[in-house]
Amino acid sequence: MSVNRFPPHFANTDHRERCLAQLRSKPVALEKYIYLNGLKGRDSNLFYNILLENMPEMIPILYTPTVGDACVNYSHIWRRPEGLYVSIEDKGRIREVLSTWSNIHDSRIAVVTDGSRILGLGDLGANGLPISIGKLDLYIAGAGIKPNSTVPICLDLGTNTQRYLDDPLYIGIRRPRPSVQEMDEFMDEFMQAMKDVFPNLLIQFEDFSTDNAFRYLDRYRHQYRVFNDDIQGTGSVILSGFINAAGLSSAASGRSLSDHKVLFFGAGSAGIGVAKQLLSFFTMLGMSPEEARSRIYTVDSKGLITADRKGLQEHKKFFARTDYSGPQMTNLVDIINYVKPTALLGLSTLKNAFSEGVVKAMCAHNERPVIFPLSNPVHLSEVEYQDAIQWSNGKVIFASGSPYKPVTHNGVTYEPGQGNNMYIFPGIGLGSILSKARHISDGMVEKAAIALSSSLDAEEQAAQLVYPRLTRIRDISSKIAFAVIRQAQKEKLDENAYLRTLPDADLLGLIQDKMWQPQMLHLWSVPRL
Ligand SMILES: O=C([O-])CC(=O)C(=O)O
Ligand SMILES: [Mg+2]
Repeated sequence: MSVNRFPPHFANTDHRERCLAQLRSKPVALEKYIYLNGLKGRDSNLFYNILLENMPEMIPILYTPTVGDACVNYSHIWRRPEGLYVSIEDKGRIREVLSTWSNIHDSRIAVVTDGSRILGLGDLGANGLPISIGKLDLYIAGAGIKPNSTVPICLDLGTNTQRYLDDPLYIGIRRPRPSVQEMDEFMDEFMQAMKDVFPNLLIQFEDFSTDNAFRYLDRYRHQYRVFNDDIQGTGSVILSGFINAAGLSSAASGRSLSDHKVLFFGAGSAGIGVAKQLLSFFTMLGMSPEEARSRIYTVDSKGLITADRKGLQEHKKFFARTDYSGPQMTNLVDIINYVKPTALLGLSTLKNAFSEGVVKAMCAHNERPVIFPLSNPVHLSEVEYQDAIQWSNGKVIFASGSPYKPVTHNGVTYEPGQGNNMYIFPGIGLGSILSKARHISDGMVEKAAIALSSSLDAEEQAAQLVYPRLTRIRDISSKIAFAVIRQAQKEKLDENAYLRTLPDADLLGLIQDKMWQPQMLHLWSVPRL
């Protein structure tokens, strides 16, 4: 008799409920992550089925914030190989290493990190793989990409984090990160090898340190099918939320949309990427590029970024102010009182940087201030939702990078937005894959943002949300993919000529039909042994 015989009446129970009960019994978020990861290994159909049915509960475990804990501790919770590692020692034979992947023929999308800036958690080295896995789970759940067409990749290039180098269980190579030249040589070989081995693949760069994020996006975006989630994905999702937030704020104040001014607190890859994307909010209103740029102010750890500052990093120069030349302004409340922004966006990873004084200063200048603390994971958020609601007396228009729960204040319940690139990258990826776009253009990213901002249904608009509800992510992703495909066609970047022949309704139908659905075989027809 087989020891694998199912209990005879097992099929009369709903195994999904059993899994959820086990999940909910774990008191610690990281244990929930480990449980779900094990479930995925045992039965991926079941795992994705449960994920699709319970997104608001499961996404914060598989993705930010808990995926951050998983990364920090990955060397200690590691159980089985679940992605592709390419090491700096593989230089010269990267093609061979990539060729070991089992599903080369089916592969359509890779998320590639070098672990050097995971969320706001810094250099986690080879522990960064779970971020690639988490992003790909969202592709699968949110855009119906087939699980076996996803390739999570972590580049193991060393780490400058001493506690990992000293950790006997650390799974990465024990060396400091390479010089710029060594890394460039590695990346050039890696990108070419990716194209040779996976000719149909879209690459999403994830959580590279700021300078490298910009450098490699510029270096490869016109040569390969690649985009950077932290620069373009975050930029696009915030543009989208800002379009809706600015509308709500202007409706309350009676001020015109063209009166908006945005203050960015944090000027890393995400901060500057978002700021550049927000330019199109203003140019869409008919402003010149120069006028649009004048609506944006940036602040880093040294204060308001001005053009006369010595040794300013290259990526900070674009928004450096030329119209302020007084003493260096460092205090955020002083900066707010000087700029009088309508919106304050945080991408600083400085917990609680938006103090009561900051929120109140924003309220002094605005009927309904837009405040987006976007740093991830949640423990690095610039302000907690509860505090923002209380200090603004419910007036704030809020979106954070990681999830918050609704808050009740003076008998009214307020719902936060989650301005996370998870709303956008699945749709950009799906649209790019289906259209076989050669490159991901700025136009495609912008159209994705507009599609997201206009995807709110009547109930979501009535609730004054800035983003749609996550439970509708597949519907939203299909609309984003549609907009991305049409823009790729307009720019003649698409290689799938068939899609050009389809009327809009048929194209939308095709996108929805292509979405993968988990099968439920194990649940409904348990083998009687
Ligand atoms: O992963 C997330 O939640 C958003 C993101 O890309 C980051 O913070 O780097
Ligand atoms: Mg990221």
